[in-house]
Amino acid sequence: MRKEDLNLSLIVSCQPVPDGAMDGAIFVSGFARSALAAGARALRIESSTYVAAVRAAVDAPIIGIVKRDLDDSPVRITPFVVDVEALADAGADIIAFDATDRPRPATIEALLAAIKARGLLSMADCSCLDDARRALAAGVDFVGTTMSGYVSGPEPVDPDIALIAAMRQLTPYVIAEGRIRTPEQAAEAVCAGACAVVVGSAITRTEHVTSWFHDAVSAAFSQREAATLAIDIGGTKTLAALVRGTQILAEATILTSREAGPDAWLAAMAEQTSSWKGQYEQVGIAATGLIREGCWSALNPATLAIPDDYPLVAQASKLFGKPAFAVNDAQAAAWGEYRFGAGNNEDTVFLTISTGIGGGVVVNGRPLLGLAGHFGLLRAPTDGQSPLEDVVSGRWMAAKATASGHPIEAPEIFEQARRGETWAQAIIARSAARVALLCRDIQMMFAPKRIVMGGGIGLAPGYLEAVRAQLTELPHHLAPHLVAASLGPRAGIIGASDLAGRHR
Ligand SMILES: CC(=O)N[C@H](C=O)[C@@H](O)[C@H](O)[C@H](O)COP(=O)(O)O
Repeated sequence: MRKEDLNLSLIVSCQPVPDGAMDGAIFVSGFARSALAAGARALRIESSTYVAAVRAAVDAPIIGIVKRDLDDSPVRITPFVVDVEALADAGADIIAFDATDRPRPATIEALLAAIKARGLLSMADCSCLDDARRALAAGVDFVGTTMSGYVSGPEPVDPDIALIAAMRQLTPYVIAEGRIRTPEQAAEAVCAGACAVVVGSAITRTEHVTSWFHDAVSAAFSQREAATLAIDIGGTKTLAALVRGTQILAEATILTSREAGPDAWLAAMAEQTSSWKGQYEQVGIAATGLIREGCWSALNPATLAIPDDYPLVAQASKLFGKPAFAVNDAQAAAWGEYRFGAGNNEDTVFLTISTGIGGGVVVNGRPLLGLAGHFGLLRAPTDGQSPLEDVVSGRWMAAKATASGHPIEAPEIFEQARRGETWAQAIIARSAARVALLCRDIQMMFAPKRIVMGGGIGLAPGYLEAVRAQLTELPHHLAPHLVAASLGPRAGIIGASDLAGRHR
């Protein structure tokens, strides 16, 4: 074989991670055959055993090496003349050896003499231009950049393209090798003058390649899951939390000073959370009322008197110095339950039944925003005039109880019903019947996989069952699947935080 006749072009180094899962003749031969089938012209194989195994399977040129860890020399690649002999016996065409200027058991001249005596070609694995000069002077056929970056200091990340170009000034027989991980780098090596390019880890060290992807994916996840300042502005109190994923890292609650207005509410939050500054990358706001294109308006001024079209997102971004996203509180909770709670990442309609009624819809992996899901404002089936929440909610229950001579709040009504009070049971049953009708209509409109029920009334013992009981008559394919919310009062915070991360 004459070096002038060889067109090595792409050489694949098949050296599995020692003692790794792919360390075996069957894998090495498999990698070698796949590489040749896909266009590689030659192989670089470690150990006489693997050279023999691959020789039996392919005709392509093989560069053989033996790797050893010696106590008295840092030279690892083919340090002994007996290694040359074993590789030649196994069927190598080219024998590569460490050509660095370090203490070594056999001289470069001795190794070269043994290689030539067997009629084979030689490759000097160099760390620098001087190594190449000496090896060429001794009569080596090819010089490689193999050892660049591996004789001192930390291992570089990129291939040594400059060394390829410098070696090319000495000889046309330069083989680029070491840390060539992408097709672009391989092409760059050719442009720098290499007659052939060796690619190893990027093709045949599955463990290494997987760890590169793993590191990149992990870093992207940490970036994506950077903490969020989440704020849930309600009619009576505002909850703020530092959230990562579903994890609440810190939390603070302040009463919403109803008369103060949105500037003051935000300022109070900024003051309350000032010690968290620097710990979050974005702000997610869940708020009662209507939010459209970052602007906030009241739908029911009795809950919170928000001026029309208050620029909530713009103000929050300015105040907290981070990108902000805002969404209605029930829509935020719907998203939280969909992603991390009872919605199970399938089409979900969330209903919160408490002092009022709120809701949110998630279809095809997207939350419906703006006005969508404000089910409490649908017309009541009773008179077609009042909002539905006025004939269903905790407020309505308490008013009914008072009218029947029992001036108590909703939780107490549930307690009385449990004790067998028929008047209390009747109030709950009427509310539940109206919510059942709503669920039936929701099923017709969105056909969600689940309707997730939350809120103080929705989750009160027996209420969900009472709603379900009203739906048993429906044919199977029309019946909604009702489930209890699972994230509790923090669903809004968690949902707003996740949505803020997605809208950055
Ligand atoms: C320095 C040393 O011992 N290099 C060895 C030489 O055979 C191998 O470990 C490398 O995998 C080979 O050079 C190919 O390089 P890369 O796997 O970076 O494509």
